[in-house]
Amino acid sequence: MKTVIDAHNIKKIYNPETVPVVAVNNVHLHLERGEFTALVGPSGSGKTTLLNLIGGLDKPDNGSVIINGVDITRLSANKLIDFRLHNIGFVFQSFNLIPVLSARENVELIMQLQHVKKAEINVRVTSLFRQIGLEDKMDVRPAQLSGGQQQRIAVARALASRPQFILADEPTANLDTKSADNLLDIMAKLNKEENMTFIFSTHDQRVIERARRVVTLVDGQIHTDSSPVSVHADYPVTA
Ligand SMILES: Nc1ncnc2c1ncn2[C@@H]1O[C@H](COP(=O)(O)OP(=O)(O)OP(=O)(O)O)[C@@H](O)[C@H]1O
Repeated sequence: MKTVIDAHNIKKIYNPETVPVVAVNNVHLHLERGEFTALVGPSGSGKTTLLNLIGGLDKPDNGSVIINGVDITRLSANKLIDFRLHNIGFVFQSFNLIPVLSARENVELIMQLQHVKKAEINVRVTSLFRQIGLEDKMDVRPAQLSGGQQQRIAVARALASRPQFILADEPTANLDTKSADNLLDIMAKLNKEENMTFIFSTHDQRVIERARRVVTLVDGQIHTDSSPVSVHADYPVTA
């Protein structure tokens, strides 16, 4: 097995000078390639903060985050931007597509930033839209798409960069049940068929049930790290 994420003893304190909030408290988290892991816990338990630290969107006050063998906490701001571009795919609760670009252009943009050749971009875009089942929506702008369709485009965009892993913060929070199921089907298929590694935060019990590993945070610390069955038994997940 190949280690993709190795977060070691990470800590994040907001407002250290005024009213300190310890959002993530000495967390160790290790993910192998091909994992399909849900991060759960009550509101304010530190899920978004932990994902932001793992994704290099924020820096820990202590500890290291090693992605594919690189300690990203030691990279300069510019190197970190470049590292994220090539190694980490992001999916956010609010989709974050660029409204003035078509669905296709949203997916192409990241490959253009990576200087992928035009012919290769075309091949990848066609394949990605087939994978998310939206070949007929390539030239449509985000506003003309449903939330579920927008989130599938966001998954295609995350995949387009050929990342080490995809990090999704509450990807189904703004989706109806059917769209959430559909998104999970696509993520699970990518995980199974392409061994793509996913870590996603969620409050949604049905999403939790589809994870193969569930990590529960309470007060910024890992409370349980187990299969969904034992988590159901000792931790009632609430929205
Ligand atoms: N920018 C910030 N400045 C100060 N405190 C913050 C900031 N962001 C988060 N916090 C605090 O850090 C703690 C963890 O927040 P975080 O958003 O990581 O939790 P969460 O588990 O993702 O919550 P939710 O499920 O509601 O999204 C909370 O106490 C929160 O109030």
